[in-house]
Amino acid sequence: MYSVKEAESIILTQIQPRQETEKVSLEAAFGRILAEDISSDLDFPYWDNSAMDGYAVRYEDVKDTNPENPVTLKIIAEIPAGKAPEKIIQPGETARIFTGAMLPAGSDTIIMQENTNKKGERVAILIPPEKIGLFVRQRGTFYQAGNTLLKAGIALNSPEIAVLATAQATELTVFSRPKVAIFSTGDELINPDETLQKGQIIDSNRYALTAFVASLGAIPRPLGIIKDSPELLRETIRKAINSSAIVLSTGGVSVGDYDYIEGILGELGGKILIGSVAIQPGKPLTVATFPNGCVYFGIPGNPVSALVSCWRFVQMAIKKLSGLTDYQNKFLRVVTRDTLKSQGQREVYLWGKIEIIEGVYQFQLASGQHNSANLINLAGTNALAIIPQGKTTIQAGETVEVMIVS
Ligand SMILES: Nc1nc2c(c(=O)[nH]1)N[C@H]1C(S)=C(S)[C@@H](COP(=O)(O)OP(=O)(O)OC[C@H]3O[C@@H](n4cnc5c(N)ncnc54)[C@H](O)[C@@H]3O)O[C@H]1N2
Ligand code: MOO
Ligand SMILES: [Mg+2]
Repeated sequence: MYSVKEAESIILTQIQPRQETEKVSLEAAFGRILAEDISSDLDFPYWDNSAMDGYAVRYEDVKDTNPENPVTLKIIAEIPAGKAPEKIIQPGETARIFTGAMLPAGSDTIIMQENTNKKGERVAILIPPEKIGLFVRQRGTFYQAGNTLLKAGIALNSPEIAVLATAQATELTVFSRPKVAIFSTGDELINPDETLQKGQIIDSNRYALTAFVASLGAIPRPLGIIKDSPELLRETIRKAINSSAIVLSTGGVSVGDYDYIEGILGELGGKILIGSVAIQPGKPLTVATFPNGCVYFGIPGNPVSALVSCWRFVQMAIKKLSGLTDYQNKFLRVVTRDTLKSQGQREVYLWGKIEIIEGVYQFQLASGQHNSANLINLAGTNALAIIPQGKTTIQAGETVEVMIVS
C-alpha cells in the first residue's frame, strides 16, 4: 500500500500536459488554459496620458507657485480623452486636459483642477506639484512592448481576459479540453429517476464526478451505470480507454467477490500502478495506465471516498493534463474548532469548512457522522482537515493542515 505522497507522485509522473491545442476567440476564452506565451506590440500605457481632470503644464513654470501669488498660464487647447493633441505647450502655456487624454508635447506634469482657478483664457495654479511628472501615466511604465505579457499554462479568468483584450489578442491558442469518461459500477445502482426497490442504492457518484470534472474545465463523458458483469465492464472499459484521456469508474475496487475492476484492467493490457493507498476515506484507489496514454482511476464506491479520491488525486491529474502549470493542490494550516480523531493507521481526511471567524481562518468539522457512506453532511464542504498517519488526535484550538476543495 502506498502513502498518499507516494501515490500522488506516481500519478503525476504518468500525466504529461496534453499537446492538442485549438484556436478560440477572446469572447470564448474564459475558463480556458493558454497554450502560448502572449506579448504585445504596444507599450502600456500606450502613450503618456493624464490621470486627472485638470491642466497639462510645464513643471518649470509652476514649481514655485503659491496660493497668495499664483502663477497664471494661458490655456491654448482643450484635450478630451481620445483626441490627439495638436499644439505644443510653450513656457507660460497650458492645455485643459481630462483623465485618460494624451499629454501634449511640451508638458510634463498635470495639475488637478481642484488646485486651480480659471478666469477666462487663463488659469491660476494655486498649489505647486510635489514633483515633475505628477499625475502623468507614462508610456510603457506598466508594460514594455515585446516582453511576455501572459505565460502559457495559466487559466484565463477576468483579469487575464482584460489583459488579452488590451493587447488586442483577439484569437488565442488554448489547450483542448481533455475528455474524461465516467461510469458507476454495481448491480445495486439505479438512476435518480427510478423507483427504489429493496436493497438498491441511487447512483450519486456519477453525478458528483460529472460535476467535479466539469468544474475543472474538462469534458465529462458519463457512460451510465454498468452492472457487476465482467463482460459488460470489459466492453465499457475498452471503449472508455480508447476514447478518453482519463477514465473514472467508481466501485468494484475492493476485495469483494464482485470487485472486478483491477482484474479487467490487467486483462485489457493496463499496467496497474496503484492498488491501494493509506488514505481514509479512499483506500482501495486503483490506478492503471494503458499503452495509448490513457490513465484509469478505479475509484472506491463509497460516495465520500469517491469525492475525496477525486479531490486528493484526480484533480491534480486533470489540471496537469489540461496544461495548467499550477496544478498542485492547495494546503494551509489553520486552527481547528473541533477535536479531530483518527485510528492512526491511514492519513485521514475529515470534511468540513474553513471559515473566517474573528478575522482568522478556522476549520469546522461537518456535523454528523464521519462515515465514507455519509454523503449527506458532505454538502457545504470547502476543505478537508488532514490527520497524518500515526497521529490519533488533534485537539480543538491546535492547528491542522487543511486541503482546500471547491
Ligand atoms: N473486507 C473488506 N471490505 C472492504 C474493504 C476492505 O479493505 N476489506 N474496504 C472498504 C473500503 S475502505 C471501501 S472504500 C469500499 C470500496 O468498495 P468498492 O470500491 O469495491 O465499491 P463497492 O463495493 O462497489 O461499493 C461500496 C459502497 O459504495 C456504494 N456505492 C457504490 N457505487 C455507488 C454510486 N455510484 N453511488 C452511490 N453509492 C455507491 C455501494 O453501494 C457500497 O455501499 O470497500 C470496503 N470494503
Ligand atoms: O477507504 Mo474507504 O474509502 O474508508 O471507505
Ligand atoms: Mg466492493
